[in-house]
Amino acid sequence: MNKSNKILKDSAAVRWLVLVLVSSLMFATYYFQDFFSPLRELMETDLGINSEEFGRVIGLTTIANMFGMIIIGGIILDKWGIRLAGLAFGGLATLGGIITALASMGYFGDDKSSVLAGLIVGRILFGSGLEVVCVVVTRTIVKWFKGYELALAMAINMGFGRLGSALAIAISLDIAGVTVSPAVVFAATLIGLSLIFFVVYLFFDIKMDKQIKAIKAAGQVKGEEAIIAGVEQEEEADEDFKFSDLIKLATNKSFIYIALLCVAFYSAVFPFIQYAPDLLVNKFGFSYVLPDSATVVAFGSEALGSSLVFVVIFIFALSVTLIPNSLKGKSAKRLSVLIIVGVFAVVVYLVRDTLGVWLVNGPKTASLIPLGTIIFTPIFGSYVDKKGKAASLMILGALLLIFAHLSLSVFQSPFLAYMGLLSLGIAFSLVPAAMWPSVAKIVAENRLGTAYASMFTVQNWGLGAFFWGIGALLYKVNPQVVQAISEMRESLLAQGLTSGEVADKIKLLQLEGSLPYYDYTWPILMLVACGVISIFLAFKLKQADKEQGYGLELPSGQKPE
Ligand SMILES: NCCCC[C@H](NC(=O)[C@@H](N)CCCCN)C(=O)O
Repeated sequence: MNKSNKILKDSAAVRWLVLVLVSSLMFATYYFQDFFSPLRELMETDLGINSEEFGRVIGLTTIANMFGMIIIGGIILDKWGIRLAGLAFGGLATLGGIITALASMGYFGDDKSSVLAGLIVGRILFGSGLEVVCVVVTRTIVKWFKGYELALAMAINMGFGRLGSALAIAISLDIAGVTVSPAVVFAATLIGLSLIFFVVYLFFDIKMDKQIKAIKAAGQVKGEEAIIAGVEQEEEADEDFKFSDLIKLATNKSFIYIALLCVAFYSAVFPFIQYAPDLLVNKFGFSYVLPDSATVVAFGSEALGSSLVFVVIFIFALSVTLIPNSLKGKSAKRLSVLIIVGVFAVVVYLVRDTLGVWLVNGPKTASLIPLGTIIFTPIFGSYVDKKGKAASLMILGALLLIFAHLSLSVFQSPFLAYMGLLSLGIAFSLVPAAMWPSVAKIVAENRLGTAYASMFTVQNWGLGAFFWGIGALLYKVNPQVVQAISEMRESLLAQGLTSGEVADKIKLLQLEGSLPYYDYTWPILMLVACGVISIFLAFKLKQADKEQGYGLELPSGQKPE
């Protein structure tokens, strides 16, 4: 390549800097999506928002996307381009964040209905920006990484989102303290900061576009340079949203199965994550506070032991997958696994007290689900690239999902709860790693934009229903708990206690056994149905692939004969 024809994306340092700048939007929006998760109980004790209302706040976040916002956003992105669309939808998400924060601070009124209405309006605006931001970021990564490390960049970008979710679940309650609003203000500030990072990115984007224009104007664009400089135009032509494409997709059996699988699978994962900390606290006796020796003692040594076994199994799974097969010979690999597990087991033993306290904390333990996927998704992704078996891995993922939700609903054992969380984490890595590249095999490249937009739209139908549905069912099957907590809250407030003190007192009363806990059996058992539907759809997908010959079971780049 002629040196004078080099453009910004040819510099690895600039490319990766761009990835960090735009992925910050992904980090912040995923954070904002999930930060309410550990605050479920605090919202009830601090703001009087019960589980059904909590479900409404979370569920309505997706409402605009359920009614075509992603498709509208895609069309706007095609017309306005990355810069304006990013600013518009990133700005919308930020505005939603600000309104949610102001509502939590009582800016629109202190009474429950004003707070609830403000939270809902804020979340609706945030949700309207969220998914389109995800599409804008993906398009930006394609613009900068096509011809370079595209798959890796996408996996790292997804990792930023997962890190946002994990941190949101792990630290929001610590930020909140005894009232909800500090956690909301912090989460909204993160989106604002990420929008500033996006504005910084715009300088690189403008500069590269100018370089491409100059190269073209100079008439120097030939051969390899033509491909590089023409990337943006090529992608814009490729990825334009067309309704005619939608009709073609809707008549493709394999696409229908994978789109429905996307709905069933994600409905059992993202909504579950919103309730996971509260489930662990209410059903398995985990704590909300950290460190609280009283809670740890109440939790019992059996659970502490199980949690440590959970960590060792996690490390074992990690080392088996991470140790490269290039270590020739099974015994060499086995020995390395043994050494790693042995060393970690000793470390785990030495830090058992701290670790034990962390692993009996609901939010911290639940945050391990998205955290684990940061490591596992790229590993499974590279397995799918090299060995194929995508449809079979989706069947396996759905099976693990069923095991996870059964062990978290019908059984009461903390050990099974840890195993359930582990298998949910593996399923949450396995299915996305196999699903998204499979879409690219089923759908022609020039219809991929339309395919993702329509899949995200139907996915949001499921998410909206289950975000709200879990909370609503929890409310329905626990009338006596709702009443007892609400009466206690009213009476403590009447005694002059602050909302923070009320929250603390209610927690204490639950620990002492004077106030009941929520029963999560039915709301989580309902998710087992999603797992069963997922397995059925994954089988149908495998069958359809045999008929239609997309090669989902083959390694990347290999076509069926
Ligand atoms: N290239 C497509 C990657 C999709 C990743 C996938 N994201 C979604 O499905 C979004 N529609 C949902 C965003 C909700 C954020 N909590 C993922 O697995 O995250």
